[in-house]
Parts: sequence; structure tokens; C-alpha cells
Amino acid sequence: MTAYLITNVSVVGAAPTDLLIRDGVVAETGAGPTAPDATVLDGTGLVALPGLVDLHTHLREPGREDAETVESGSRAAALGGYTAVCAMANTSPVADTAGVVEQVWRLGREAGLVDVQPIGAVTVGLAGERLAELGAMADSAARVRIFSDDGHCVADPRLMRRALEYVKAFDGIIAQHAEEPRLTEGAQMHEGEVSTRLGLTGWPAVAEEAIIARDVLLAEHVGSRLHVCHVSTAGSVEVLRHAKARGVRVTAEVTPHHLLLTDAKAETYDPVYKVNPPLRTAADVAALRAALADGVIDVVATDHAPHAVEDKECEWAYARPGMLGLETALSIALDVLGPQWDLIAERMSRAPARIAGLDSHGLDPAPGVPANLTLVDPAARRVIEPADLASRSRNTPYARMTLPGRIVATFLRGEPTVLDGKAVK
Ligand SMILES: NC(=O)N[C@@H](CC(=O)O)C(=O)O
Ligand SMILES: [Zn+2]
Ligand SMILES: [Zn+2]
Repeated sequence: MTAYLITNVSVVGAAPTDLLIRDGVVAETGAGPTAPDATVLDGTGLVALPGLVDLHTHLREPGREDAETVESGSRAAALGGYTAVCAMANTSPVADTAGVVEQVWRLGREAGLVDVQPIGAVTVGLAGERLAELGAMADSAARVRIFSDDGHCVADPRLMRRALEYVKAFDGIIAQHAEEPRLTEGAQMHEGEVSTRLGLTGWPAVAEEAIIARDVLLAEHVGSRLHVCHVSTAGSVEVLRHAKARGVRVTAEVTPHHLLLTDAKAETYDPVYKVNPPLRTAADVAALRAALADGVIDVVATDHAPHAVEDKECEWAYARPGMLGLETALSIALDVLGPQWDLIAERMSRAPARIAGLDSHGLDPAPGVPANLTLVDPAARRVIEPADLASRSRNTPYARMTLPGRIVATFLRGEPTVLDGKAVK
């Protein structure tokens, strides 16, 4: 195993130091460790962060390997500074059995670029009718702790209650895609001024807020852990603020795109901007940014949702919802939050690792800590070229935008997965 000496690097924004990585851990920090055998990387101007952790990634394998595979998605993640991703269950077949989650977990190990932690489905086939084998998935080699029907809402309140109760036995968590289906039938975009002008059926904010309100009450009632996926409205933030003040065990995530883009993008009729939940208003974006800063929202999660060209480059109404996120998330966070490194480390690494129970991730580089870390060049600016992305899909909403920040290197258990901005395998 090669040792690496990263010199003159700022650890999470602190004064520059040296970092010696050996045998999978951070062996030493401080000025000038002697390690003649180590490969030296000049860290001048770079910031070392704990490897990013994504609570919400769609890897599309099994079933849509033309859009993404565990390997291609893992490579995109490593290039984005991630060392762990939680893979959503809406694959084909659905990840609703021990067999499927173990398959995804093994494929992640084989790719060896990030730790792939499978999420299990809450209900069989995501159909919302009966609970999947939650216990068998928890006991499997994949040790599933997060369960989600993402893509669909667990709309039936009795089923949601039973799921919340069931996972308590192994400190599991239900991650809800909050969308009251009766309020979003035929919806194409956010319900508001722009949808009225364009004549597109709207997805009202209340369809999200009503489910979050119901679920925080259910979680409080049964004393279970709830996680809210891709929060997108100012009203949702207020419901979460209220629930957290009452001590409900709820956590929440926001995506990079909901922190940056608004429903005005729909005026282009370019389906690259079609996503669930939809892009909202500038007032919602402002509320989400404030909630991320003050902690009502715990995490930035990508909702990386690759789609094949034929599913995306078509008429708006027929296009699948979803956009890429892994390779641009840190840049969007840097753009939105500025160089608040401690906040970025908290929202993109420490908090998601805690929520997912990934003990060897989300730890600031320090002696003895597993060397899961990433090096960022905050001064770099790059133009996003869809063709250059490692993802198999091309549906990035940031095409040809100039974004701040570049991932220079990523280490997984002391081994580089990215060096000089390029994937090593
Ligand atoms: N976000 C999306 O618009 N799409 C996701 C599903 C989801 O996250 O709800 C997908 O799987 O494509
Ligand atoms: Zn969703
Ligand atoms: Zn999703």
C-alpha cells in the first residue's frame, strides 16, 4: 500500500498543515512528517474535507444499466469528492429483498470507488400496499438501515406508521418522498405563476407539506426516526422547524438544484429542468438556503437521477423527472454557501454519515481516522461539459455553466480513487 504525504493543506479551512496517509488511515498531521517512501502531493491552496457522503443517489443497477451502473455512478461520485453513497431502491427489480440489496452492495465493493450503501424499499415493488422484508434486508450482508420508496410516496398513513414502528428494532430510518399523490395527478411543474402562464398542470407546495406534517406527527407518536427527502418549499421548512422544536426525531435533506434553480427554468421547455419535487420559486430557494445554514435542514443530498437520452430529450410532458448531481454538488454548495468549510463538511459529510450510520465516514482528517477524504481546489473554476461527465447519462442542468471549485483528489481507506482530478480506475 502506497503512503501519501499531502503537504501544506488546509484541513476543513484551518491553517495549512501536512497530512500523512498510511495503511488506510491518517497516520500523522502537523508540519513535516518524515516519510521518505511516501508519494508527495502538494496541497498548497487546497482544502481537505472528510469524504462526502450522499444520502440519496440513483445508480439504476439492476435494470437500467444504459443510464447508470453501480460502477459508473461510483466513479461519478468519487470525482465529485464522495467516499460513500446511499443507493436508492427504485431499480428494476426493486431493492425490496435481501437478494437485491446484497447484489447492489457487492457491485459497490467490486467497483471499489466509494462505499455503496443500499437503501431498501419500504413496500413490495414500491407499490405502497404491503411492507417489504425490512428485517431480512437489515440482517443481510448489506446491513440496510435506511428504507425508502423514493420516486413514490408511502401515502397510506397506516403503512407509514407500521414501517416507522418496524425499523425501530434496529435503529432504522424511513426516508420519505413527500408527495400526496392525489394532489399531484398529472403534475408537470411547480404550481404557481409560471405554471399558469405556461398552461402546465401544477405540483402544489402543499402536496409536499401535507405529507411532511403528517409524517412528523406519526414519527412523534411512535418515537421513530423519519428522514425527509429533497425538501423543496418554504412551508416544508416551517413544518420541520416546528417538529424539531418539539423534539421529533426528524432529519431533512435539500438537493443542490433546489438551492440554486427556480421554476423560471421551465420557460425554456427544456426537460433537463423537469424533476420531482419540481423546481420552486425564488422565495422557496431563499428559505431552503436559510434552513441549511441554521440546521433545520441537516444535509445536502444530490438525488443524482441519471436518465437515458430517449427518456429525457423528448417533449416535457413525456420526459422522466430527475437530474444528475454527483459531479457538481460540491461546486453548487460552494457557490451557494461560499467557503464555509465547516458548514460544508457538516452538511455534506458528517451529518449524512451519522444519519446513515456509516461510522468510518464523516470524520475530519486527524491521526488514527480512516483516510476517507477529498481535496478541493476552491480557487479553480470549471465549465461543465456534459460529455466530460463520468456518469453514463448527460442530464445535467448545469451544462456550459462556469462553477467554482474542483475536486483534485479523493481517498477511500487510504487509496486514491481520484488523483489530479481524474479517476484512477
Ligand atoms: N427526483 C426525480 O425527479 N426522480 C427520481 C426519483 C425521485 O427522487 O423521486 C428518479 O428516480 O429518477
Ligand atoms: Zn423522490
Ligand atoms: Zn430520488
